[in-house]
Amino acid sequence: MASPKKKLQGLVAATITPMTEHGEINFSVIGRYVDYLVEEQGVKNVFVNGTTGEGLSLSISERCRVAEEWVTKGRNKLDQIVIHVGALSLKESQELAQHAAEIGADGIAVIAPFFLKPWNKDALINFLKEVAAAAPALPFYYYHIPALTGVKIRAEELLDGIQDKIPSFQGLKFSDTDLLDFGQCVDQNRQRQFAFLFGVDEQLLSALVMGATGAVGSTYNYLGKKTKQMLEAFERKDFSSALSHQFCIQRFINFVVKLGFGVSQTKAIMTLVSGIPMGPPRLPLQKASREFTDNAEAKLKSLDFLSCTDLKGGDMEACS
Ligand SMILES: CC(=O)N[C@@H]([C@@H](O)[C@H](O)[C@H](O)CO)[C@@H](O)CC(=O)C(=O)O
Repeated sequence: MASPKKKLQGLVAATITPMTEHGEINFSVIGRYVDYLVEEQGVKNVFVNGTTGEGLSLSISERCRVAEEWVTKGRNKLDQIVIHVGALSLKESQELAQHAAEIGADGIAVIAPFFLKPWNKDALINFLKEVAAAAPALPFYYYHIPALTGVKIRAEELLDGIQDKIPSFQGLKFSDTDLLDFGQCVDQNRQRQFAFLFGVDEQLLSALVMGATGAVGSTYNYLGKKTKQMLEAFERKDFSSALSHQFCIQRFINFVVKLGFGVSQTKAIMTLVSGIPMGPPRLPLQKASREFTDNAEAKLKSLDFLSCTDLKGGDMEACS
């Protein structure tokens, strides 16, 4: 059975894949990106080639090279590097899983295949099992994101008896707003040492109450420090402060969601906040508009998420 050096917990940044203006991967900034996450955001775990990383829009060889770069640049700096190896083809998924093991990644995660879909639990488990078996020594995480995959098999149902089929199973990355399903995953697996990683950043506090052991998300790239304050307040049972932090984060996410928020916009915000060029997304996604970036910048400044010298006190929103 796979045994991680330590349970994956706390914040995990769903990494962006930096690209040049010509749509090629910009490997040259990944080292800087690692340092930024660790030093400026206090985030030491990453989830590579997932939704935010446009993993499914990359070729297999690009996915391998991105994974290698994160493992190389993250060595002795990051705690855990989990590689998303989900694909529509079982063979490709297995190839990516084997590659992740060969380069020394700390874990692999897999989404449900979403074109020819598994229609029941057994079909999905059979697929996941075959992928996990290609890297049996690596901790395995199921990445539940039904809004994007269209595979609506409840995570609670999937987890029932999963370790009998997949001995390396270590946890769940739950990117859905169904807190009944999430809560039951935790409640029914209390005896097991699974990691329960929540993936809806704007609702993380509710998931912590339900027993989340950590979180994977796009906003931890640039709001990691702020979100850690919420985790710390929750840890010391200062629920009023934890709620203030969550509301503050929600104000930003609510604002950008209304403007239209996704991977392209995440790239634009991260470029703005970190100063590291993340570039445009790959087609079919479209680059975020200048108008979006200007509005997001003003909001970040007003919430004091971005250092600024040009805002007067009256323009700032109270956000403790
Ligand atoms: C649909 C989506 O992209 N969800 C994000 C969230 O972090 C999301 O951006 C955030 O909660 C804002 O809505 C993550 O769950 C995705 C993720 O972890 C990944 O990139 O693999």
